[in-house]
Amino acid sequence: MHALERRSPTAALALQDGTVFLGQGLGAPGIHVGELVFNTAITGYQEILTDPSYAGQIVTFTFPHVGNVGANLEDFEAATPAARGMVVRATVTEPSNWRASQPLARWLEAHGIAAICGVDTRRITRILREKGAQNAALAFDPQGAIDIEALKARAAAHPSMVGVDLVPGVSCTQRYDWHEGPWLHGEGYPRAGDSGPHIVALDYGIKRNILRSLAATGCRVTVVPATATAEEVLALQPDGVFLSNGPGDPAATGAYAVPQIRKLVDSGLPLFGICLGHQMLGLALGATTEKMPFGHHGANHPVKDLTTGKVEITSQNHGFAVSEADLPEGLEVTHRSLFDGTIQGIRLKDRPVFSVQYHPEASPGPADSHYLFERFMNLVGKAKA
Ligand SMILES: NC(=O)CC[C@H](N)C(=O)O
Repeated sequence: MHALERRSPTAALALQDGTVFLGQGLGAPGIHVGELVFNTAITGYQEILTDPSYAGQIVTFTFPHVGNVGANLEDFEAATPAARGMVVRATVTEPSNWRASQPLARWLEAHGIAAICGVDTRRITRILREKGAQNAALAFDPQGAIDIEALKARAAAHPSMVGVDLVPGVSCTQRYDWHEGPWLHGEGYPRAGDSGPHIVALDYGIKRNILRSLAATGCRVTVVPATATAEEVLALQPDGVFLSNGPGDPAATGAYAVPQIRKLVDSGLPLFGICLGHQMLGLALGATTEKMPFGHHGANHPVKDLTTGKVEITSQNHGFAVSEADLPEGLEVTHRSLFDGTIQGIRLKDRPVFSVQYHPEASPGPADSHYLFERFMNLVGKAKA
């Protein structure tokens, strides 16, 4: 068979603006609707698909060859993948990697995710960049029976991400302790987090590599549900509190979490937030958040630490941001994106409280920003002394 021979499509992707892409489907048959985003990372698709912050979203990878290393039993950022779909350029091949436990197609199917391949991902990315966030409906039918008009209608009718709280679907429901450090070649995930200061992490959809990075700095980590009150957190006698990443609109989640975060700030304990945790900390301090045109999703975004003048290459995944308008007195902007100047980090001038919009735990991404976990532990150490 000639490599360029056209096969009849088994999948379609309809955008809210009416654009339709036809390709080959894999994974779970059916119709999957969500907000379409593009991610520029070259590696780490399994970590991306299992990052709970992608709940309610379909991810287009701008890197053309995705899926070639299959799926493995280790690269999970949460037990269940949260993303609804995946869009890739090249046909997904059989896996070629010593860690692979199954082909990506079977892994996607087992987790109820659909993918479409063989589509022009550069064109999709240009549409998202020019028109901003788009909802999309992805249909996969192995027989190719897809009603395109109905699919377009599904995409057009899907509600915007603004005002949507997706945290209850991904947060843990019970408290647990974390005892795993970052992955080591030949060892996997070593045991960690048995001693040291006690950190309580609020789980709004926490990535495992954040917990591993915290444990690796030499602290004990207890994870509590997103609905935990400040009183419940303080009863665990933490030396520091961590606010996690997570999906959806921070202003919607803020309805229950922000007042609790405000009380935790007032307790005087060291506080560190990442991504959604950063946005909600901003809200708790009196700032506002807003939807970005198409957000930041990738593993190569330059950010400047204004406190040291250093530039770090960061991992990013967000569609909302702390707004420039109405920044309260006492809040200092510590980091900015060198792509668009948006706020990437804040701190309180008079308290051990800070947060970043990006992902120092990477997974996937560069390790430039790991120093932030040390910065947090230094604050915890000082507060204890
Ligand atoms: N990674 C995250 O925590 C994302 C935060 C938020 N859901 C956003 O899209 O901006």
